[in-house]
Amino acid sequence: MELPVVDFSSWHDSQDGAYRQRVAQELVDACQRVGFVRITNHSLPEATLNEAFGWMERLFALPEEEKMKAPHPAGWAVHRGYSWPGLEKVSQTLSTGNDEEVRKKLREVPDVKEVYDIGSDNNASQPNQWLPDDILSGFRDFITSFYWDCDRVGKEVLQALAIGLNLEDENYLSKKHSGNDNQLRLLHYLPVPAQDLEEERVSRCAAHTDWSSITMLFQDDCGGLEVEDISHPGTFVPVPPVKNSIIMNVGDLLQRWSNDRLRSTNHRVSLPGLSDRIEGPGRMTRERYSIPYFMSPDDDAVIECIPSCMSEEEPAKYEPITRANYNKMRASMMY
Ligand SMILES: O=C(O)CCC(=O)C(=O)O
Ligand SMILES: [Fe+2]
Repeated sequence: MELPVVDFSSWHDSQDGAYRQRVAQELVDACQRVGFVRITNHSLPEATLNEAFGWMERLFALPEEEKMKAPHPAGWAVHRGYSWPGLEKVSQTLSTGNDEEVRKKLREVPDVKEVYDIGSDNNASQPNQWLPDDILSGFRDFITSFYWDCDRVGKEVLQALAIGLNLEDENYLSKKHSGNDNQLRLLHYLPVPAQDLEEERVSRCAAHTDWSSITMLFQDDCGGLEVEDISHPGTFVPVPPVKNSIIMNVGDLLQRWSNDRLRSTNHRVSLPGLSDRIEGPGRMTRERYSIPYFMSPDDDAVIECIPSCMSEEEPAKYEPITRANYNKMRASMMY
């Protein structure tokens, strides 16, 4: 499986309808075949991305007690703030009724990463957990503007998807996203003995699909992301990092929205891609930083089959559902 590449250069300022249609078609083809695509020449400046990685390195380098001044609230309802290593466990498990036992079992193989989650300050149900500003002065301002930069790029991608899906309104998807329900994650995977990962005593991020409409991922040069080849289930293919490109993937909600035409593909993070990323006699993996940005429709947005994705032969498979109810169904096993 080759990861498809879509070149977005001049997407946002081109007046050439045929050109836009071609890019949009390539994007939709990739989302149907693979569910993952590398977007190059997008409109997020290199300097902005470098700055984002710089801030996250400074954030995670803070002493534990400082980071704990913005802790992730207990429980699963609020998804903001700092999560220390082992707190979060990504999984595909849905609630069974015996949640405590399932939770304990899932944590026998801890995820060795720390996370800082950020959303929109306009989202009252998901209050941001900011550090006191004197701890990392400037962080909040930069990250807030980065959040909205990412939202802008994400909406360009949603527009391209709408055009590629032959929707009359190119804002059909993006207008259900005010931007206030997106989520920005700063992820720091700690160094760990490669052998512990190989023998599955610990994990970095276990195989999962994302929930939202689309995810855009920025990664450092360490590697480790692997994507399932949907034509060979069970086979995971490394997606090596390419500086400044965005890895975009379809989430479960967009798969449902598109009547399963666009695919939400399993992915995971394990060993770094190259052996030079494993160091010393203890074979420690290098640390890794990544930034996923999840685009999510608004709470009350009703997700019902995209008109161009159904026909008489292919009727809508799913009932309409609000985004809030969809998330409720998915969230209860995370914390
Ligand atoms: O760190 C990565 O490269 C991927 C993380 C991821 O898949 C997620 O947070 O959903
Ligand atoms: Fe993911």
